[in-house]
Amino acid sequence: YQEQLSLYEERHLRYISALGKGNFGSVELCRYDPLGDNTGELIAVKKLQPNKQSSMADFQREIQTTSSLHCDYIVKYLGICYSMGRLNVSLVMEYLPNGSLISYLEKNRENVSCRRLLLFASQICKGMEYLQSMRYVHRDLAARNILVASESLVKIADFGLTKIIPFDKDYYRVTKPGDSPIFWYAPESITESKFSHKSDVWSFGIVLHELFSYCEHNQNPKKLYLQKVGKDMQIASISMHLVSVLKDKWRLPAPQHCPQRVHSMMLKCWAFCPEERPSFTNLAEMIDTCIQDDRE
Ligand SMILES: CC(C)(Nc1nc(-c2c[nH]c3ncc(Cl)cc23)ncc1F)C(=O)NCC(F)(F)F
Repeated sequence: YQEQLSLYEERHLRYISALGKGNFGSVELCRYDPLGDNTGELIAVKKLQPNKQSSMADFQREIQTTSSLHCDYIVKYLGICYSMGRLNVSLVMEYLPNGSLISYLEKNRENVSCRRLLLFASQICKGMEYLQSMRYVHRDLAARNILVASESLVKIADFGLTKIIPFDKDYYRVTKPGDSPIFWYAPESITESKFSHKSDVWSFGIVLHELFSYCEHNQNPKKLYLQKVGKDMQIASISMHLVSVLKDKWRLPAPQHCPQRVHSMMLKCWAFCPEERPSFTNLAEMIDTCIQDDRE
């Protein structure tokens, strides 16, 4: 059904600051202030940044995707804002003041317990379970694309690379792999540009590693992989070398102080063969069991 697109009038938008650059655009913090008295709500406004990779069609698809998602663990779509007549359109989303998971964990490391990390992992898992139920593959699941709503709630965001699995297949093949975050990619995504719910599960395993490393920059996946495969190569051979070490069963080491049962969950997500990886439903159960055990 066509989502009721709530319209934000550009003349009531007050620019406050730049939040960052996403896959296809830049996102700004604005206040929507129709009364003009600074009592309006803070919102995140994503504008299309036309470049070689992105196009209006991609952005329209991102708007369509984001507006179709209704889940507590996914950043809320609020509406759209036309500017320049109706030439330009912006995507309006809720603004989460605690920012991305990376900055939050770096800042609040000492008072985020293992149980809290497991709660965040469980919420991301449930958000991905919902996404799967809508036949979407995220394709860019990473801590940088998780937002912190509160000290006990995180949400998945940035659906710029999200694709719908065709009805007659269980994977999506990408034609033009842009600047791919290969260190979050499953092997089949690197070698065959194939993306599925199971490749999202691989990326979820990387997110688990980021969570239990508290997104520490010198423990980040890219750094750890580059140490293993060496840095003195052009990108093409790095990805082939990465796939070969993965084929030889090498995996990211457990982060410091990471419970064994969490590392074993990561290893399950990193099964070379997609079919052997757990589903997000299985993972949510495993994580909730870990949370229960932690209570005993
Ligand atoms: C490109 C952008 C802007 N980057 C950032 N957003 C926010 C940020 C902070 N609060 C936010 N509330 C809503 C939104 Cl869409 C973004 C933010 N904070 C820091 C960022 F680098 C973003 O979209 N990142 C993906 C996300 F973090 F959202 F998953």
